[in-house]
Amino acid sequence: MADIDKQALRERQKHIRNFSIVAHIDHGKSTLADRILELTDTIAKRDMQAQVLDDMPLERERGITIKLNAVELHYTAKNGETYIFHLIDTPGHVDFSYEVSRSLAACEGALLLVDAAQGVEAQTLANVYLALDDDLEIVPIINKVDLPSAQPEVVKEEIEEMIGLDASDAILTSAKTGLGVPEVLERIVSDIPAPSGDLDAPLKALIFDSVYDAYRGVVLAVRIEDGIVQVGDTIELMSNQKRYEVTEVGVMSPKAVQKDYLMVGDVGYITAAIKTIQDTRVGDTVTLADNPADKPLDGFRQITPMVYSGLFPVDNAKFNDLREALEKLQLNDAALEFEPETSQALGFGFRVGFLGLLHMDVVQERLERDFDLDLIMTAPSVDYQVDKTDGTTITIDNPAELPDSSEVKEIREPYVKASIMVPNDYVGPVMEIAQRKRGEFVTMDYLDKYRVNVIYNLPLSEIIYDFFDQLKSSTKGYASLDYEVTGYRASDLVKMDILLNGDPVDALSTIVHKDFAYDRGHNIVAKLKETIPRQQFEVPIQAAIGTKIIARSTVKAYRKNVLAKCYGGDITRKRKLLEKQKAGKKRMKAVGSVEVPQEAFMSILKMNEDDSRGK
Ligand SMILES: Nc1nc2c(ncn2[C@@H]2O[C@H](COP(=O)(O)OP(=O)(O)OP(=O)(O)O)[C@@H](O)[C@H]2O)c(=O)[nH]1
Repeated sequence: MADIDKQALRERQKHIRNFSIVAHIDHGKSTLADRILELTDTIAKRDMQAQVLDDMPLERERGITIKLNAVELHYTAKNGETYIFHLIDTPGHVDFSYEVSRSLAACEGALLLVDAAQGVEAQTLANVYLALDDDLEIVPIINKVDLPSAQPEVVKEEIEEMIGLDASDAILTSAKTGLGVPEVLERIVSDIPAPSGDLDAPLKALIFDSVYDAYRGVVLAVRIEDGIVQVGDTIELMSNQKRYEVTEVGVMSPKAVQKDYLMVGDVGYITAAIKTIQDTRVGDTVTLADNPADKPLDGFRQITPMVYSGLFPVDNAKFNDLREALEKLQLNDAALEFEPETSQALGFGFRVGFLGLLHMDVVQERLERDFDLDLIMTAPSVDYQVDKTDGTTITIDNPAELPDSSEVKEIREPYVKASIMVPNDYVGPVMEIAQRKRGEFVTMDYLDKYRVNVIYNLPLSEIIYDFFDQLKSSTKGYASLDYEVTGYRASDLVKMDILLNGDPVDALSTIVHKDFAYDRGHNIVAKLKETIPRQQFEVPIQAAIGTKIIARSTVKAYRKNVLAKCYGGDITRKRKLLEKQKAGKKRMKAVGSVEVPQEAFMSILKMNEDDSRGK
């Protein structure tokens, strides 16, 4: 380190600003980021393809950012000095709230961007609360002031009332025309503090993201909290003590630019021939093997799957393709877990663990779109601990595996501590939903005049169904939800089987609370009746607990043969009809003698409020 001028580095540290943009979808985050990149000459106008920060096509479509990204920009301020900005992007959904919290932990400030016509919306609040928790300096910006429907003054009041933030000096911008953006840059310099870490302390770097690269291995996105790291150093990941030699360090600007070192306050990347992303957990601390930090950074949480679902190829011959596709996705997704599963009804497939329902949707969509697989996915489940009468305890994440009730002594399900933050007008509806979902009220804190944090203990299985949707719809979208598994509790749970044509279909089994079994049984049977098309014969649908049938319905047989109409007639029409039928069957799976469409396996998720209410 002798050749490094420490005084110059300390001077440099004072000129670093690390921030992210907190905004609701569509309020203009990517457009503003683009303007900032343009104004700082990070990217020439003519090179601007689409927006740079979201580089996955799926993200554009879903309107969320799944993988994190950080760019370094250089800005010469009006005071004549040049500053180093690191703009860190954050994903925007409850499944990824831990990743968001780690990205925000890498920043000293956040730009709060609110659409001048739409005002403050739910997801904005969730992330603003995370930012406030991390003590970030927040710079309010009201965007899209060029719109005729813009009401910046009203939005200012909203920011003050709903977030409790002084918005009198909010910057008015149009990311579209560029109006106000120069002021944003100046305010980043003046309002957001420089990073405060210690250059001379042992290395402490926060991993806030990681991606797999076929040539370089895992690329760690890091924020250096203390010290310095250079090529050739041996780093240690503090959660698992794994050691690696650093092969490259650098920053994204927006393409990767190699550097000699990363120092305190820097946000950049490290590569060290790390083979699996599973070793590099977000929130972990990187230190130096020969001069380690005495303790890791706060806030590390080992993230594990919470929701499990069976994934089966419609065409059984595609099993190996599905395995390869999952392996590829896993390279870049530390939270994805899977193992082979066999279902009597659906054949060979995989039991896959996800962070939550959105994560599940994203994985399913990638498999279908990027890997061209047709899949049947079973209803999501949590994992259960089962004490058997023979004294053993097993963990199951698949309802079909629950032993016969005569062998079961106790079933425990995961419980979460859920924090629901809402403007105080909505506390009533929130409590009503939580209560209905077997919630146990813990406490309620007024965060300030306008915001309440309501805390409930809730069974995770109730959350993964439609809790979030219900919460959103009954609070006009303003509620934010964060949850953490706190442990397992014994509950009065039973397995509900579904029989089609008299045969139980393992992939449709669910575990339900006894009080809800009857209603859910009726509901699922009704939903199945709607989704299963008529066949050549009558199909009875039954819901059963053990040998007891609790609900039943019947899909009637076809009245007419589709082809009957074209009897002796036009052969092209006949072929067209057959082709149409074939396409419709694409996502059907023959279960015994019954053709079952994909939606049927998700019927349990389609409960409406009243159906899931215990009577
Ligand atoms: N009129 C007007 N439109 C804007 C402005 N800023 C962004 N937009 C438009 O608003 C839409 C959403 O902008 P984005 O920048 O993609 O929003 P985002 O917040 O990044 O959205 P996601 O990437 O989907 O999260 C786009 O059609 C933009 O062109 C603005 O200042 N004025």
